[in-house]
Amino acid sequence: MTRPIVEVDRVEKRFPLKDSLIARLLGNEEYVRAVDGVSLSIDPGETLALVGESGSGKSTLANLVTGLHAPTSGTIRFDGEEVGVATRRDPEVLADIGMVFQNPKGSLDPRIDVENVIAEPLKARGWSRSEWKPKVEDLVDRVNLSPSYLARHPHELSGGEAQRVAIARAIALDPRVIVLDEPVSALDVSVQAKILNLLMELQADLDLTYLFIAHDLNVVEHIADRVAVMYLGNLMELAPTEALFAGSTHPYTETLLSAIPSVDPTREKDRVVLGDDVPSPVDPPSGCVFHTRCPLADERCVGEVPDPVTVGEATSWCHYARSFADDQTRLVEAASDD
Ligand SMILES: Nc1ncnc2c1ncn2[C@@H]1O[C@H](COP(=O)(O)OP(=O)(O)OP(=O)(O)O)[C@@H](O)[C@H]1O
Repeated sequence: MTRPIVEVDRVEKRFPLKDSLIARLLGNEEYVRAVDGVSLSIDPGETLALVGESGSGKSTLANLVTGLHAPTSGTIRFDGEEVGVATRRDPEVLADIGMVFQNPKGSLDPRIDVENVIAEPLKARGWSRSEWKPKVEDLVDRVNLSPSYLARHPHELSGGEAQRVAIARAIALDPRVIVLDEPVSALDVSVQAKILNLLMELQADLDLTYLFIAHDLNVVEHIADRVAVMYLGNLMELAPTEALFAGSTHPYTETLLSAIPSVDPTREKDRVVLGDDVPSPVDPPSGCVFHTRCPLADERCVGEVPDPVTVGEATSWCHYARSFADDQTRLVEAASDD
């Protein structure tokens, strides 16, 4: 069995709401529970997608994996080694994980040309000009940009071109894992497909592992091997992409799937619309955190935190995952009764 390259074990991340000394002394300091006890692992060469609404904790979880945040509790292991405070600053560990962000232009320094943007991480590691120059030329070629782009500045690039540059920079130090935080959300649909294809090509050529964050499921269908669905800092469902699209095991996943516009009439789903009343992560609901919006919730969901349930290849944090997987029509009926 292959050992996972990333292991997230019962990780919590809480941010203090206000830095009030009095609240702290009185012991009633309030916290945002951004990530609330998540466990998952990523295998080498795999693409794991993290999806969920805004504020569900996706970026915080990604920042925990890259070491930008330290967990409040729980552990993160990279290639079997716990990513602790010391290793988090270790240049070797940092070089193993690359990052690509949503807004490509915003993530590139506007004052420097593409050649120097891509060379930045290499220079920071002490590469001389004669060492980094050929490497940068190879990187621009790898992301399918011609050498003429090297002299351009970020404002002279389209969104897709800027994202190619950001990807070239992210792979400069030959990382093993890349965290892609909404890498195509800011791009036109036709450009999105090209960037996704490029990412898949690079993954195959360079043996990369991806943690791919997206707020909707549409984008991840073709790139992800597995999908982790998050809601209010908790995992709702974790399943192979194909299995998830063939039939989800959690009412929350189903609402996300039903929101995808489909060009395939056999995939047409009745849209399940939830109210906007997402509870506060400062005081999340008891039991299943999704119960306040779930059209199928009952007393058990209010009172008991669901244990993970295995349904086929999926793991689901829903008391009724098995019966839900068998019959999702009840959700549509219950939602339209509301
Ligand atoms: N540094 C911080 N300090 C305080 N609260 C934070 C901090 N970072 C994130 N949060 C809160 O943690 C929760 C999870 O945020 P996070 O950005 O991880 O969600 P997300 O799913 O990535 O959302 P989005 O899709 O909008 O980026 C939110 O309630 C957010 O306001």
